[in-house]
Amino acid sequence: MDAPAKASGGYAIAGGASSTGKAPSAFREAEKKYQLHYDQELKFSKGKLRGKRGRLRERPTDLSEVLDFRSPPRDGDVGVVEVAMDFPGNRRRTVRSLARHPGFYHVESYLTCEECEELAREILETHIDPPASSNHTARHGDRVSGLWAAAGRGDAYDPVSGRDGTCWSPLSLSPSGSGVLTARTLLERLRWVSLGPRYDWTRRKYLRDSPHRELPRGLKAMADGAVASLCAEEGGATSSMSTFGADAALVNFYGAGDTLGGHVDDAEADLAQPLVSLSLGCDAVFLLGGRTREERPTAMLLRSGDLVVMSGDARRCYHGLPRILSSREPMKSSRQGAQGGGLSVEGYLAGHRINVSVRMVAEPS
Ligand SMILES: O=C(O)CCC(=O)C(=O)O
Ligand SMILES: [Fe+2]
Repeated sequence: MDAPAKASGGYAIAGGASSTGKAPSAFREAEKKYQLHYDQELKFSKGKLRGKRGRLRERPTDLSEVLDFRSPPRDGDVGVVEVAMDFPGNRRRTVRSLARHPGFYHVESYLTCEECEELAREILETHIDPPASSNHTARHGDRVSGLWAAAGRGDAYDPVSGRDGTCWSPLSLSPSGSGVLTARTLLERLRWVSLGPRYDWTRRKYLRDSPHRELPRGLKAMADGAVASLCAEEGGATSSMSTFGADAALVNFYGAGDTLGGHVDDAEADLAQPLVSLSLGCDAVFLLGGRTREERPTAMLLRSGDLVVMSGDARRCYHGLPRILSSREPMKSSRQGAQGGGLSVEGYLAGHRINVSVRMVAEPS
């Protein structure tokens, strides 16, 4: 998998229109269709184009072909099958599978709004910190601890004399000027956190012997429980999911304009084991394709609390996230991020999406 791409950062979205002159793949075409684009307004005066550049305007996106499981299924070749199922904790939920994508399941509102906020709070207040690894610990080391609290206090990044062994100092103690890196900015730039064995993005493998934060028990219970229920529905012991035991998760953080390029998760030891993916915060357009980028993907809407399971054939298929549907403009939100002001989990979720994708990294015993 490629690291998620930050709208304002230096990552490139994977699978881009090739420099080899080949036509872009069907997956790439779909990514381009749903990505956030800006058009520069041109300024004319007396019929002449003036040099001064106008405002950037968000280009409208046609979402009419995005599958929304809450509306009656659109016609097409996707083949939505709907069943009501019981999950642990007295959860009776609607599960959709798609004839076009065997092994894919969508569980609508698996978590309630309150549960989403509670989980997001745990993630932001605790799970993102060392010994978990993140894009920040990879770059700045394990002193990047207590990021959420530091962002709430309005602290500045101070790797030399930060308080209590961390890299945070009150902003008032930092040299003034525009070059100060704040905890708010780092929170805005948080992209991924690895729970359970660390995922090495460069070598594309899990580092079993490095220090890490164990997969939190609540996340393990949620993923194991959801998979056990789907497995029973599929026929119990004969299902490919019957030996699943979650032991790791990648948590991705998206602001408006951020994307995750098309990829197949293939670093896990046993690809017969499913991926369990939970969405928190902003709605998003998710693309599920086939075994190659040439197959046209299905675009679907994922909302906060929705759970997706990719098992069987779908486990080996391309997928990605070209669009977060946030009402906040990315440029505005990163500027707000650098300025201070109120910080709440509810507010964070209103402008961001968190995805927790729980998996089994070990070989089944
Ligand atoms: O954000 C998502 O919904 C997808 C995440 C994903 O594909 C991954 O973490 O491997
Ligand atoms: Fe993935």
